[in-house]
Amino acid sequence: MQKESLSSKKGILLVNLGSPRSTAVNDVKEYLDEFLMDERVIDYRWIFRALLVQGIILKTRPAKSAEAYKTVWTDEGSPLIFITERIQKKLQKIVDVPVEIGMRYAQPSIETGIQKLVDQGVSEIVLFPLYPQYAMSTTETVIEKAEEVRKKKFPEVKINYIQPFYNRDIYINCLAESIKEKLPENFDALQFSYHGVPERHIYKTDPSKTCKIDEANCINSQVDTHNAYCYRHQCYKTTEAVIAKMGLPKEKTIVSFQSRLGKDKWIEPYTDETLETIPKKGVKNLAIVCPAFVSDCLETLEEISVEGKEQFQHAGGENFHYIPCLNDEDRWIEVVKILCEEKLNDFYLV
Ligand SMILES: C=CC1=C(C)c2cc3[nH]c(cc4nc(cc5[nH]c(cc1n2)c(C)c5CCC(=O)O)C(CCC(=O)O)=C4C)c(C)c3C=C
Ligand SMILES: [Fe+2]
Ligand SMILES: [Fe+2]
Repeated sequence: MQKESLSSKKGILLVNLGSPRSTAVNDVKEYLDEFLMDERVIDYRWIFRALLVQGIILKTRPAKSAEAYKTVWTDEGSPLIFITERIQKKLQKIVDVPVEIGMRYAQPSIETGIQKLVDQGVSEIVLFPLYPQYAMSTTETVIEKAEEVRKKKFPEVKINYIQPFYNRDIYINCLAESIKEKLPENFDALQFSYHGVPERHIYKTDPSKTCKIDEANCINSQVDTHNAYCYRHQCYKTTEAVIAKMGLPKEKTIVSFQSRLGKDKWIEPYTDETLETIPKKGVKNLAIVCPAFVSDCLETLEEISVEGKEQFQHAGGENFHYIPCLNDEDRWIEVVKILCEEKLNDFYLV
């Protein structure tokens, strides 16, 4: 144990995706510009990304997205932001180091979060990307951004990153208990709808270059070098572990991927297509949960709870039961605390 580590002050930064400042079309446009110009989200060469994002997407999408945001916005603002703030406040009550939040896109930024910690004398930060599963567009982009900010503005600060936790027992138990508590008495199927990613992202992050995005590779295999970075694998493994914990048969569950954007092939099966076909296969009463998100947001409250419900009922489905994310549930805050404390202790091991 180094003396310096013991005397330096530690802190926690919780990082989530971020939301527009308001539902005004210009604010949504500014947010989408920063988000979609991230090379780990739309991974084309800069010139092609700029042509697609600024030349096409930003011409029409901001107005449409602003309307969607209006349906989930509350007096407290964006659900994603105020829920992350609630997690921060609850965590702050049970840990003895400062806790701040930062968003990958828009405000409060990662830089703002680090600055707030530094202003409190912190020089060693545990940064928690609030994504259970690894992807270029989740954990990787958060770490890249934080390192860029650290090197430029806070070279004296050390950051320890919490890795994806989709396979941690404490998280699986917490998610399983949370879902179990919210399940309706009668349901024909429980659907796990994860945010999608383009297939290309899975190929790009596979160090072994062996994943064929099929059942043998992503679903039935165990964690290995390729799966350490395979988002699709990690989503299936999350589901497998949760349903085993819940004692739910596999036949009663569905896995799907939502929120496609653009013309590329995204990982399948697609949530919207699934919702339109399952009623004809006898699923009339559906429960649905979105475990790629730890906090409710536009993609869960609007795309699933509102649009998804309409798609399902239009196709002949009857009862659609949306199961909220972990949000600021006490059992989840306990998990966040344990994961942060493990990394806080790592500083002593250097
Ligand atoms: C949970 C993990 C997420 C992954 C993986 C992800 C990938 C990804 N997203 C887009 C495009 C959009 N996503 C949008 C909203 C959004 N995405 C996530 C999370 C993941 N995205 C969240 C939590 C949210 C909601 C934010 C909020 O304010 O509530 C949007 C904006 C809304 C819209 O216009 O539909 C876009 C666009 C891509 C292209 C991508 C992977 C390449
Ligand atoms: Fe997204
Ligand atoms: Fe895979």
